[in-house]
Order: sequence, then C-alpha cells, then structure tokens
Amino acid sequence: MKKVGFVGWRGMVGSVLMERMTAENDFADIEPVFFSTSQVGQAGPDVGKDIPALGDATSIDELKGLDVIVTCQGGDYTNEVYPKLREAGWDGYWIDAASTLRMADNSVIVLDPVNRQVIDQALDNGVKDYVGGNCTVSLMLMALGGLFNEGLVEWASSQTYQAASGAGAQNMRELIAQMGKIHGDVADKLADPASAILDIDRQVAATMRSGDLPTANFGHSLAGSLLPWIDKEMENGQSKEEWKAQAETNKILGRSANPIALDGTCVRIGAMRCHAQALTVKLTKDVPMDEIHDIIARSNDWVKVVPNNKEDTLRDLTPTAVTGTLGIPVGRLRKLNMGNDFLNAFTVGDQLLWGAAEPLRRMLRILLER
Ligand SMILES: NC(=O)C1=CN([C@@H]2O[C@H](COP(=O)(O)OP(=O)(O)OC[C@H]3O[C@@H](n4cnc5c(N)ncnc54)[C@H](OP(=O)(O)O)[C@@H]3O)[C@@H](O)[C@H]2O)C=CC1
Ligand SMILES: N[C@@H](CC(=O)OP(=O)(O)O)C(=O)O
Repeated sequence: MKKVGFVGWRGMVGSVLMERMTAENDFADIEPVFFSTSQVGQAGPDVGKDIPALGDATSIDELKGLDVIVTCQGGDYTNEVYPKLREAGWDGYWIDAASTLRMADNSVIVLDPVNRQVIDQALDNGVKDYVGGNCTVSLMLMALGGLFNEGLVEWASSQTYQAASGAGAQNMRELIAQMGKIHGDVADKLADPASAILDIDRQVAATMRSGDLPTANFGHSLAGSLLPWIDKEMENGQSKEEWKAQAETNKILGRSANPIALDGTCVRIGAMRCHAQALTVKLTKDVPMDEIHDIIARSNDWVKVVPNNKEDTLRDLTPTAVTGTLGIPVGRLRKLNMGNDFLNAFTVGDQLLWGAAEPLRRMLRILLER
C-alpha cells in the first residue's frame, strides 16, 4: 500500500479534498499520513482508520519516507519545501494545488477527463510532479474540452464571473459580512413600504464607499459591486488570472508549442464558490449546432448541455444550482451575429471541486491504479 502524505488538508481546498476522498472511500487504498505547519503532534482528521499524530510538514526527513505527497498548503510552502526534498534525493510523486510548479518543464497540469493521454504519457516518461490547474481554466476545459480536443477552436475569449472562494476562506466570510452591513444600514427603510427607493440607494452607496464596510481582505466593496482585476499585474496589461488562460490551457492540452489564442477579462463577483464564464469561440469551421451539442455532451461524464431557453437556463445554469456539485452545465449555446463560425457559450462550475480538489484526488487514484 502506498504511503501518502497530506499537507494543507485542513485548509479550504484541503477540506474539500478530504470530503471527496471520504465520499469515494479513497483512504481504504492508501496508508495516509497527515502533516501540519502549525499543529505538529496533534490528532489528524477522522478518515475511518488509525493514523499517526500530525507530522511536521517542513521536516524533509519525515517527508522523505513517503511515496506520494499531496499538498493544498499553498505556493509559499511549495517554494520552501519542494526544492529541498528533491535536493535530498526524494523521488516520490508530488501532487500540488498551488500554481508554483504549473509552468515548470518537468510538471504536468492535471485534468484527466480532458488530458488523460498527456498524464499517461508523462507517467510513462517518469514525470513525478502533477499540479492542479487554475480553477477558471480547469472549469472552462471541463465544459468545452470536447471542442478543443476535436480541433474546432481557432481562438476563444472569456469574460469571467469569479466567486469569492477563489480569493480564500477569509474573503468568503468578508463578502457575507459586507452584505450584512449593507443590509443592516437600510433595514429600517426596507421595512417601511412607503420609503423612497432613491433614499435606500443613496444609503447603500454611502455604506459601500464608507470606511465602515469590512474590506480587510478584498480591499474594496465586492457586495453590491464587482472587481474587474484578479491576481497580479502583468506587463502587457493583463491580470495574471487572464494570462493563465492561454498558458495553462495549452499546457493542459499538450500543445504549448502551437498555442491556441485565449484571452478575456477576469472579474470577481459576489458568488460564494462557483465561477461562471461567458465565452466567444471562433470555430475552425461552421459546425452545426446539434453536432456542437453532441461533442460537448459526450466529452466527459460531468458536463451537461443546458437547452438555450430562459426556463432551463435560469434553473440549471447558475451558481445557486451548481454550488457543492461536480456538475458542469454549459448553455447559452448559439451562433453569434458575427457569423456561423462564432459560437456563444456560458458555463458554471464549483471552483473548489473541479476547480481545485477533484483533479488532485483523481490524479492520486491514477497513480494507485497503475
Ligand atoms: N482557494 C482556491 O480557490 C484555490 C486555491 N488553490 C491553492 O490551494 C492552496 C491553499 O488554498 P486554501 O485552501 O484556500 O488555503 P487556506 O488558507 O484555507 O489553508 C491553508 C493552510 O492554512 C493553515 N490554517 C491556519 N489556520 C487555519 C484555520 N483556521 N483553518 C484551516 N486552516 C488553517 C492550514 O495549515 P496548517 O495545518 O499547516 O496550519 C491550512 O492548510 C493555495 O496554494 C491556493 O493557491 C488552488 C485552486 C483554488
Ligand atoms: N485565482 C483564482 C484562485 C486560485 O487559487 O488560482 P490559482 O490556483 O491559479 O492561484 C481565483 O481567484 O479565483
């Protein structure tokens, strides 16, 4: 049985990974060892079998005895520990949620329903580092990977609607606190049916602009607003989140040498943990809509085509419908006025499941089943 170490298991992404592994009975097939940077010696999680007390996640000696390490601890941890481990001669498999190693030459970005062939080839070639993709990229490819893999995408532009969870657990809490503060400041006026809506609106705007709103994490009001910049600034005017779309998509598809152009605007909105994206796809040829539906629907077991009508769209194609599930609905599918080779699409996905934890869980399974 493989000895598998878990680091970052009690964080937000790590907790979702633990939930999924428990649901799929994955712990039965491994000897799990849990680590922490702050709770060494304390009890680990309940995974249905006896486990040792928490190890020291920064101890190279302790980590060296593992066959596989799965980390959801973050980029700083990877930067600190990964090079030391490899320098110490550790030859095990490293499965990581952080972006640090994604673009490294000796790593693969894992999303097996889309790039299983790339993963298998890398395993055959002795590659040891497997990294989860950016959530927005993974969710886009879970939705439209069929079109990419059939060679039907000339280029694509995405406008994103990204949830608070992508910024971290504290940001999720802050969004709700902001909503509560905004509501609290107008609650008396709201309760009075005779109050003027413009008075309510003025008060809401004043609260959003005031220093009283909790903004320690986002730096701005997200509730009642949106934030059209995610991650660092790149020199070419893109945000880092926007830069990842082309770089990571092409690496996942194993075509970095001949990349498909992808670009757009990434926007944080007040959803909790589902990212949505509106895509304009320039097709390589005029493909009939029924064929497009078919290619998307059969590309993996989680994608679902939502008929392009108001009722189905508003029932099935929202963060409310998708949150906490592995479903990847794709809808608003129609040809655009620009021409029959321009496709419109809209998709929603849980950014902690397919966007973060699930590809890592499945990579571990692939290793175990080899
Ligand atoms: N958030 C996201 O949507 C995504 C995140 N990722 C990547 O995953 C990594 C981890 O992100 P995320 O899960 O959001 O990080 P968290 O901040 O939720 O957790 C990271 C670590 O913080 C420590 N920690 C300290 N206090 C607490 C507490 N009260 N509850 C839980 N953990 C605590 C834990 O380590 P310890 O036990 O050692 O103290 C934990 O493993 C990052 O690299 C991120 O880039 C990837 C895809 C999506
Ligand atoms: N940047 C993503 C979340 C994330 O962690 O991305 P990455 O794993 O590429 O750093 C978001 O804010 O929604």
